[in-house]
Amino acid sequence: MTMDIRTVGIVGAGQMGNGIAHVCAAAGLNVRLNDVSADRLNQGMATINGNLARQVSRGSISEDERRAALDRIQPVKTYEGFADCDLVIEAATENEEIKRKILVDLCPLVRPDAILATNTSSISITRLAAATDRPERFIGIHFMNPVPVMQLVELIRGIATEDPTFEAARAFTAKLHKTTTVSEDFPAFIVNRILLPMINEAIYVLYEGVGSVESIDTAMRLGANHPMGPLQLADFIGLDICLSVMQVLHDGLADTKYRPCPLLVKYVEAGWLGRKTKRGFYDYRGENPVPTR
Ligand SMILES: CC(=O)CC(=O)SCCNC(=O)CCNC(=O)[C@H](O)C(C)(C)COP(=O)(O)OP(=O)(O)OC[C@H]1O[C@@H](n2cnc3c(N)ncnc32)[C@H](O)[C@@H]1OP(=O)(O)O
Ligand SMILES: NC(=O)C1=CN([C@@H]2O[C@H](COP(=O)(O)OP(=O)(O)OC[C@H]3O[C@@H](n4cnc5c(N)ncnc54)[C@H](OP(=O)(O)O)[C@@H]3O)[C@@H](O)[C@H]2O)C=CC1
Repeated sequence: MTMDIRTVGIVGAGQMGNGIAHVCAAAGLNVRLNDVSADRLNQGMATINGNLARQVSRGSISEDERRAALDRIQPVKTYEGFADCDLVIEAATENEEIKRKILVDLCPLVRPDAILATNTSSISITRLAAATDRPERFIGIHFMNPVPVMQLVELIRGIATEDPTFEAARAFTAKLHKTTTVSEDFPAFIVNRILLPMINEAIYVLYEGVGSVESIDTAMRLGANHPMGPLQLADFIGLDICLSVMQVLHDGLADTKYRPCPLLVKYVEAGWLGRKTKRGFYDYRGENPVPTR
C-alpha cells in the first residue's frame, strides 16, 4: 500500500523551503519547518504569511484558509521536532557537504519508516542517499521556484530508491496539485540541465559585451516570450545556486560547454547573489531594480 504522507518536515526555510511549507500547509498537511537560526525561521514564516495574505487579497483563498494553513506550520529548532514526520525534505543551501551533514544528523531522529527527500537542483541523488541509513527510502523531489506558482515537480530516483518510495512521493506531489516529470539521476536532471546553460550563456553574452543587462533580458522576454529575462531569472534563482549547478554540470559531465562564466564567479565572490542579497545583475536596493552593468 502507498504510504500516506500527512506530516512533512522541511530543512531550510529559504525561498524554496518556505514555498514548500506553504503549498504543503495549503493542501492540508502538517508541516515542521527547521532552519539554522531563529532569525531565518522567522523570515521564512513571515514570507509564507505575506504570500498567503497576497492570495487572500487576490481572492484565491479565504482569510480562514490563510489562518488554517499558517496554524499547520510548526517552526522547529532541532531535528527532534521531526519525530512524527512521514516525510522530511532537505531544502538547505546547494552545497553537497552541508546537505550530507544534515542527512547524517537527521537519520537517528526521524522514524525508521519515514521517507527522506532532497530538493537539490543538481547534486547526485545516489550520492546523497549514500549519506543516509535508508537509501531505499530516499528520493529527489525537485520543486520549481516560486513553489506556490510553478506547476512542475521533478522526481528523481537514486540507484537504490524502491518503488514504494517513488509511489509515495508521486502521491504526495499529487496532493499538492502539482504535475510530475521523472528524470534519471544525471547532473542537474532535466530542467536545470537545459535552463542553467542558457542562463550561463546569457552571462557570457554580457561578459563579452555583446549586450547590456537590459538588452539581453528584453531580447529574451520579447524575442523568445520568456516570462523573465535570463539575468532577471538568475537573480531570482540566486547566483550562488546558478554557479553551483554549473559546477556540478562541469564536474559531472566533463564537457567545457558547461564552464561557469567568470563573470558569474565574480558576482558570487562579491556576495552579489541576486534578489536575496539585494544585488546581482540588478540592484534591488531602490524602488525599481537598476542594472549593475
Ligand atoms: C533553479 C532550480 O532548481 C529550478 C527552478 O526553479 S528554475 C526557475 C523556474 N522558474 C521560472 O522560470 C519563473 C519564471 N517567471 C515566471 O514564471 C513569472 O515571472 C512569475 C510566475 C514568477 C511571476 O509572474 P508575474 O505574472 O510577473 O507576476 P504576478 O502577476 O505578480 O504573479 C502571478 C502569481 O504568482 C504569485 N507570485 C509571484 N511571485 C511569487 C513568489 N515569489 N512567491 C509566491 N508567489 C508568487 C502571485 O501571487 C500571483 O498569484 P495569483 O495568480 O494566485 O494571484
Ligand atoms: N532558488 C531556486 O530557484 C531553487 C532552488 N532549489 C534548491 O533548493 C535548495 C534551497 O535553495 P533556496 O531556498 O533557493 O536557498 P536559500 O539560500 O534561499 O535558502 C537556504 C536556507 O537553508 C539554510 N541552511 C543552511 N544550512 C542549513 C542547515 N544546516 N540546516 C538548516 N538550514 C540550513 C540557509 O540558512 P543561511 O542562509 O543562514 O545559511 C537558508 O535559510 C537548494 O538545494 C537549491 O539548489 C531548487 C529549485 C529552485
